Amino acid sequence: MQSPTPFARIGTRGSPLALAQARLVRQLLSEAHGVEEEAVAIEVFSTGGDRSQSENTTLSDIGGKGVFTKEIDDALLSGRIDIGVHSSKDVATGLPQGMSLAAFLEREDVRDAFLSVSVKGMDNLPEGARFGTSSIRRAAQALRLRPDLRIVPFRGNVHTRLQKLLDGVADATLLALAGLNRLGEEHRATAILDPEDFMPAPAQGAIGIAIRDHDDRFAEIVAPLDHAPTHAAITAERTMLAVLDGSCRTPVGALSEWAGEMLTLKGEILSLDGQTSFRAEASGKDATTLGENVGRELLAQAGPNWADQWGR
Ligand SMILES: NCc1[nH]cc(CCC(=O)O)c1CC(=O)O
Repeated sequence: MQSPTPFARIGTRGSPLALAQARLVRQLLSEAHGVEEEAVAIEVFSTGGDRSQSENTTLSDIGGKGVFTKEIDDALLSGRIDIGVHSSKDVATGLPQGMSLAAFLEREDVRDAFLSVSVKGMDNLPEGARFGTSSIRRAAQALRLRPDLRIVPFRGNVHTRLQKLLDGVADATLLALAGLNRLGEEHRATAILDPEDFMPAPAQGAIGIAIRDHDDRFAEIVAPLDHAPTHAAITAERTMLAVLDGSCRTPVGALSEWAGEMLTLKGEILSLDGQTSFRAEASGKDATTLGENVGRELLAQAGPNWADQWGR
């Protein structure tokens, strides 16, 4: 039987985490608009980032920008779907022409979790332990504290990485606590890291909703899902990243939080080996201005050629 025209068509990647996030958006849309969940279609797309899971490729090798979103962006722009649902930290700062991030769900826990089958935390890792991560930010932050660690590539979706850990591919790894929470796997974490040492990736823990520019109908449909404090914090962090021209070959951390009426933003850039890092912090009421200020301050501290010197 031909199903009736859906109320909305969501596009997502097919990983268990991406599907959990898309289902959450479907549930919230259904509640906000009094429509059946079945009336919200979920279309699954395989992205370049899903296809290239080979161990020795880093995300920067496969092109970085939009590698987890391109196929969904294309489907949105061509009208095949109405809404793209993403982990905001996977969304490049330079969005394709004609679409924008219209809403952000309330942010999950922003912190990184430490996972190991042999030890409790970073400090307990033996000399020269194998630290599994393909994130240059996590590698740099780990090496800052423990220059003796050996970084081993660690890609794949959350369950793949959990299995690799059980298989002994590495002695420890880091994962976003947000993803573990959404998958009901938070009990796998042996420690939760202090964001001062492990400043999260810009926009970590926030689900972002993309729609076509000038699509008034879907702008209205997604509006009730937007969490204004999260929206402002993510805007500050992504603006900072854009000022840094945040290539994913440069380790960057950011964390924006509300302190009463004021938005604060901390930012950090690191060398690949974690031995050099710069930090800036400011607060303000306008998220974009705040992001620009902290980004510029970091650039000023690091000097004009920082990205080249640091192996970009
Ligand atoms: N690039 C993978 C990715 N993208 C978003 C998350 C976690 C969920 C989130 O930050 O919202 C993860 C996995 C991880 O870093 O552990």
